[in-house]
Parts: sequence; C-alpha cells; structure tokens
Amino acid sequence: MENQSRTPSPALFLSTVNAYQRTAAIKAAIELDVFTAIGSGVEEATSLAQKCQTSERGMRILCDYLAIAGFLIKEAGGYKLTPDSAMFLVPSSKAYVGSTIEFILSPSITNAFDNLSTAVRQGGTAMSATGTLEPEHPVWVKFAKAMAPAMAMPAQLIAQFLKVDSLKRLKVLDISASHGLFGIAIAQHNPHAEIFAVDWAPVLAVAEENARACGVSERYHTIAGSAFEVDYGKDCDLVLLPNFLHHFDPATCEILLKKIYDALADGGRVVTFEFIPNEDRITPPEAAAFSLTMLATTPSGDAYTFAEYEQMFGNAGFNHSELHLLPNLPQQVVISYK
Ligand SMILES: C[S@@+](CC[C@H](N)C(=O)[O-])C[C@H]1O[C@@H](n2cnc3c(N)ncnc32)[C@H](O)[C@@H]1O
Repeated sequence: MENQSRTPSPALFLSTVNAYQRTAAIKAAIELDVFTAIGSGVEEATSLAQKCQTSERGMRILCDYLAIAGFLIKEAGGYKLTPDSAMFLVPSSKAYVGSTIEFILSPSITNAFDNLSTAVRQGGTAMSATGTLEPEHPVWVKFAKAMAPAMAMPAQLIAQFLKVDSLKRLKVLDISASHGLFGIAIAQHNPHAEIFAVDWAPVLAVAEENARACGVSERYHTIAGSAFEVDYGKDCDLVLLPNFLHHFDPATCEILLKKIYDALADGGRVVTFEFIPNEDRITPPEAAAFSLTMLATTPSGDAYTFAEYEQMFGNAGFNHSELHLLPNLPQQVVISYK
C-alpha cells in the first residue's frame, strides 16, 4: 500500500547502482585501521590522518562517508564509533569481523558477480564449470582464515544448544570443517568428544592449527578429500553440516545425506546450519538473499527452505527433522534424527 501511495522515486535504483562505493569505503576504513584509531580516542580528521598515515582531505571525506553510512557518529567536528562499530570493527574486540573481507571481497567471489547476467541466463555460475566447488579451490583456505571470527559465536551457540556436555561417548563428524571451530566447540564442551574433520587437505591445516591453539588437538582427527568420496567410518553420534548443503542441488544433497545416514549410529543426529528462507523465498532478507551468492558462485546451489531440507533428509532415510532459531543469527539450525 505504502509503495502505491508515495511519489515514485529513482532513489532506490541510484543507491543500489552506487552500492559498490559503500563496499569500497568500508574496505578502505578496515585497511587503513580507521576504527582502531577512533576507538583509541583520536577523533578529528587531522589527527586521524596522522595516525593512519593518510592525507587529511582523504580521511575527512572517508570519515564523513562512514558517518553517512552509519558506521561512525560525527559530533562537534570529530568522529566516534557506533556501538556496532566498536564491537565488530575494532581488531582488538573478540567479536571483530573486519577480517571477513579477505574472503567476501576476494576476487574469486567478487569476479563471480561481474557476469551475473550470464549466470542468470544459464542458471548457474559463469566463473567456470564448477565455480568455487573445484577440488581444493584456494578460496576455501581464505575462508578458513578470514571467516573464523564470524563463526566462533555460532559454533559456541550450537555446542550449547546440543547439550552434549554430559555424554560419556561422542564421535563427531564435521563435514566441511574449514577453520574447525564447530567441531572444536563440541570438543571444548565434552572431554570425551572425538572430532573427525572432513575438508580439502590445505584447508584442514588451518583447522588443525586452531585445534592446537584451543588445546583439543589430541581429540581432533582429519579426513582429507571430497566429502562425497572419503570414508567417514561408522557409529558417529553427531554429524556437523554447517554451511555446506547450499552448494549443491537437492539430488546431490541427498547422495551426501545417504552417505551420512550410513555413518551414523542409531539415534544419531545431524546438525545443519544454514541460511533458511521462508516459503516466499524473499524473507528474512539476509537468509533469502544468500540464494544470489549461490547462483553466482556455484553450478546449482541454493538457499533451501526448511520444507526442502525436511524432504531431502526424509528421502535419505532420516526419521524426522526439526527447525530451531538461535538468537541473533541470520542462519538457522535443522536437527535431523536417524
Ligand atoms: C562455506 S564453507 C563452510 C565452512 C564451515 N563449515 C563453516 O560453516 O564455516 C564451505 C567448505 O566446504 C569445503 N568443501 C567444498 N567442497 C568440498 C568437498 N567436495 N568436500 C569437502 N569439503 C568441501 C570448503 O573447503 C569449505 O571449507
């Protein structure tokens, strides 16, 4: 109704076409360490320029733009951090996510969007036949290093949610382990947990380093190779499947889920952590929009609805699946039982 009654405007079109400038501004601010400088109390463009070794004009224009975009507050000619910027954009914060630009803005990802019309025409990535699913694609080592800070909180929330602390036996398979944080969080919550991490060999080196740093390396084992080909072993109690199924079409997901089903002990669980849109496929926006990333970067991946996951797990033999919301996260959790 609101759309019909207001005066038509090109504002949305123009801000969307210019959106690359927002991306460039936040990237520059992170590269120049502007948020650290402002967080440490340096607030005027002149002193910020000295601290970050930039021109004064450049710093003034960048900081004004960041204030317009909502990353900074401008007061009495100086700049302050917003609460979000203080928590997520200052590198000394535990919740720092600035490093994620190393993956999200890596050419392997951004180049995939340069030719989106072709991807739309053909219904899958225009990068190459396999996109980011090429075996040992180097972008995944970047992901493992850059995205770990953003996954630390979800990994801990999932470990808490699963209530694994008092189990006397816990064999865990972490498929697409990457940085390893999801499996490591389970090992931290349960001293009996043995983690078996599946991913490409160069990626698993990052997971092993993190397992060592978290003091769980003795219970952290790796299985290098394609999740579709390696031997998972038997009698797993828990399979972690975070941010993996979205890369594939439903038939391929079902092949993987059948393999997982065979590796699970009776009563075992699979934890799928994914962007899960509502049935309308346009809400919630962040989860639903993830579909475009899959169109641009993979041959046939998608952001699946819960009903679609239920069907895939059902077809693979699982007894039932449940959808759970975790606080303050754009992704949701599906628990599927053998
Ligand atoms: C989007 S990342 C998700 C990583 C991690 N599970 C997380 O949620 O943060 C996808 C991961 O799948 C891995 N991967 C891609 N294709 C794979 C395959 N065929 N077999 C095993 N791992 C694969 C990548 O190396 C990468 O670590």
